[in-house]
Amino acid sequence: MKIAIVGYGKMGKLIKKTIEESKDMECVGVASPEESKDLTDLPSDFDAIIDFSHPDNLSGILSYVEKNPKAVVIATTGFTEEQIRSIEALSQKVPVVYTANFSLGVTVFQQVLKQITPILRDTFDIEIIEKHHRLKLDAPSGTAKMLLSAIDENNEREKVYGREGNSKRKEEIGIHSIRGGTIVGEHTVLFTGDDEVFEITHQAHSKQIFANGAVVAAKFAVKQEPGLYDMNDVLFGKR
Ligand SMILES: NC(=O)C1=CN([C@@H]2O[C@H](COP(=O)(O)OP(=O)(O)OC[C@H]3O[C@@H](n4cnc5c(N)ncnc54)[C@H](OP(=O)(O)O)[C@@H]3O)[C@@H](O)[C@H]2O)C=CC1
Ligand SMILES: O=C(O)C1=N[C@H](C(=O)O)C[C@H](O)C1
Repeated sequence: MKIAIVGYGKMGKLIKKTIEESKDMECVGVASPEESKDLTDLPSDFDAIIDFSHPDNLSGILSYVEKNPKAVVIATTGFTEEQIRSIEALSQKVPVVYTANFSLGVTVFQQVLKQITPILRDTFDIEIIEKHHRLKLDAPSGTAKMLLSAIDENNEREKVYGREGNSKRKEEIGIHSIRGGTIVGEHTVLFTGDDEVFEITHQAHSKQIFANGAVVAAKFAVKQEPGLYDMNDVLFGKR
């Protein structure tokens, strides 16, 4: 299987290495702003695009795929609502796997939240805490937003980003972002009741888990009909 990579930062480089070390994959090239290369500069005989870059690169991916249909794996975070709608529109033409976190742990974390939140939400307060390395551009993390969607599927709760001088109200979910050093990625959902606390934490100890997941997602995507898929579809089958 042949892959074109978009973005040649920390993750783009790791994806390239992971593909080069695999027996059944090949990288046809990297579209990256630092080398002034876009997808049109690469050989066109590839099967899937893997994007770990920046939201500003989305328009280039969309216009390329419009003319050259390919499976697309989108890992980039920090998109606007409008950009997310354009990813949904793209998925009507080609298979798209889009997730803010390719790890098995976070994929299962979402399922657990969907099961336990209905039991706890009326009596426990809920807060999300995410920690990442100092170089991360977006906050809150894409994963924190994804966990929030699993907790508040119908978008009923008010969201408080950070907290300044107001007490916690029952109908709020607080989201807190911490940046420092080389933390790969840590996400905690804290359920606090009267006299008891229940929390779940996922820690990424290496970026390799994301690269491995994205490669598995690309192998899945090339076999699918057009549609929008996430990591639950990739690992556990389309619901
Ligand atoms: N879904 C998942 O599992 C994961 C997702 N991510 C996400 O992937 C993305 C990349 O992460 P990472 O590799 O660590 O980030 P890096 O900052 O190391 O790399 C980002 C890449 O995007 C390019 N870029 C930055 N700003 C712009 C811009 N304004 N326009 C076009 N291109 C730009 C950079 O080019 P230049 O060097 O020239 O700035 C670089 O090639 C992030 O959104 C991150 O949140 C990360 C890990 C896991
Ligand atoms: O930028 C990162 O590094 C990461 N970004 C993703 C996110 O925004 O959730 C996934 C992971 O936590 C690492």
